[in-house]
Amino acid sequence: MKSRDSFRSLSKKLVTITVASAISGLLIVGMALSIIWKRRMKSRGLPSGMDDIDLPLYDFATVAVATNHFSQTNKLGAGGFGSVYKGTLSTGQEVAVKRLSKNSGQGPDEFMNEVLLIARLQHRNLVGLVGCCVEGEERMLIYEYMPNKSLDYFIFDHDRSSSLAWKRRFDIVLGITRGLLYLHQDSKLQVVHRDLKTSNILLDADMNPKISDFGLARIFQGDGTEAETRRIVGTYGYMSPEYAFDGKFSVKSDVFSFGVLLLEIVSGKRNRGFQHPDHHHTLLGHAWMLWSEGRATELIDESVCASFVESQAERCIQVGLLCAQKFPKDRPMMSSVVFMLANEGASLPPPKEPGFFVERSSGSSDAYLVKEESNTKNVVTITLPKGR
Ligand SMILES: Nc1ncnc2c1ncn2[C@@H]1O[C@H](COP(=O)(O)OP(=O)(O)OP(=O)(O)O)[C@@H](O)[C@H]1O
Repeated sequence: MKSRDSFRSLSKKLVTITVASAISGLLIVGMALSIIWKRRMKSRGLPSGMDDIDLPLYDFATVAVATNHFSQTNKLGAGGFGSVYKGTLSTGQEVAVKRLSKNSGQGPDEFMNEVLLIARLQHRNLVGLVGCCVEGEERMLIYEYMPNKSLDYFIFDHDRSSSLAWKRRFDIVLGITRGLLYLHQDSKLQVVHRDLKTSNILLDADMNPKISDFGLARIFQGDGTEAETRRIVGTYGYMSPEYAFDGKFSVKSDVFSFGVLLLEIVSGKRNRGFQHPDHHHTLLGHAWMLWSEGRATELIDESVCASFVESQAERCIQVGLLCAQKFPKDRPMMSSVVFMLANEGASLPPPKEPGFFVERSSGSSDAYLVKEESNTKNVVTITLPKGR
């Protein structure tokens, strides 16, 4: 009996020793990796504090292999900040690599500081940052890959829009509001997106919306501090009047863009380039006119005519119009937007006239815009005159 007991206690001791040594082994490996990581960061002259963030730093060669050397077949598209490539990491994880244009005007420190801010933002309705790459002049952001492309791919296409029935659209709207609320109020930082639009809403495998490009407008700041406040990066059709004309931005300028986005989702029509046989209003002007005449439901996309819930769709239109009002002070905060959309019983105020009621004719010049650099995607960088 005694010998069996001592055998049991001996084997217990052995198990304890084995588990303890396994744990300490893991700890040692972890510490060694952390030291290697810190040394690597130091050798690249990156800012201190980075070691607190769990964001992998990839070297150029690894990203090149993952994207098949940035081949055309891997290219997902190009935007205002550079090209995006599909990649597969050695772990098998699929990623989207955003290779920023060389003229970002930022040193590695500034870039990393901005990336660290983005890395701190984590929400199920924001596209997750998997890592980054900073080497020589290369600046790359590595995101989770979103297999269902972006919202514009569905809602503005005659055939594909029918696959987005009303419930799915409404869920997408709610997801976007939650992501934006997080950026504006709920995260530790207050982030103004500055380029919210349908092509920046990506869709995951289950069609959940993920806001992308948040923080990129901050990263891509041009080359001088003076220009920073006067350089406006945005997209026609979504920019609020105060941002487009005076370079003033706040959470309320994002709310304006969200209003446009909401009306586009409900109507299946683009604000920019909207045409109607009877008038020259933008989609915003058209929606406001219909709402004022009690005909708001005429705005609803015919692709959802069999599936929409009238009270929800009308509520979306009214909230969209409240968000797109001309003056920032009249627009609701995102917390109110979430409340108004989620509560059927909440009474909504009547919206005032929206900003950009009438389409600017394409050839017209605007006294405020002295320099306008367009690229392929209607993204504009405007430099306002000094003294504005
Ligand atoms: N994480 C991602 N997963 C899958 N595709 C992506 C991802 N990020 C971007 N893309 C795709 O890459 C293309 C370019 O995206 P990018 O965000 O650079 O430009 P954009 O949103 O079209 O234009 P802009 O620069 O005006 O915002 C788009 O077709 C987009 O759908």
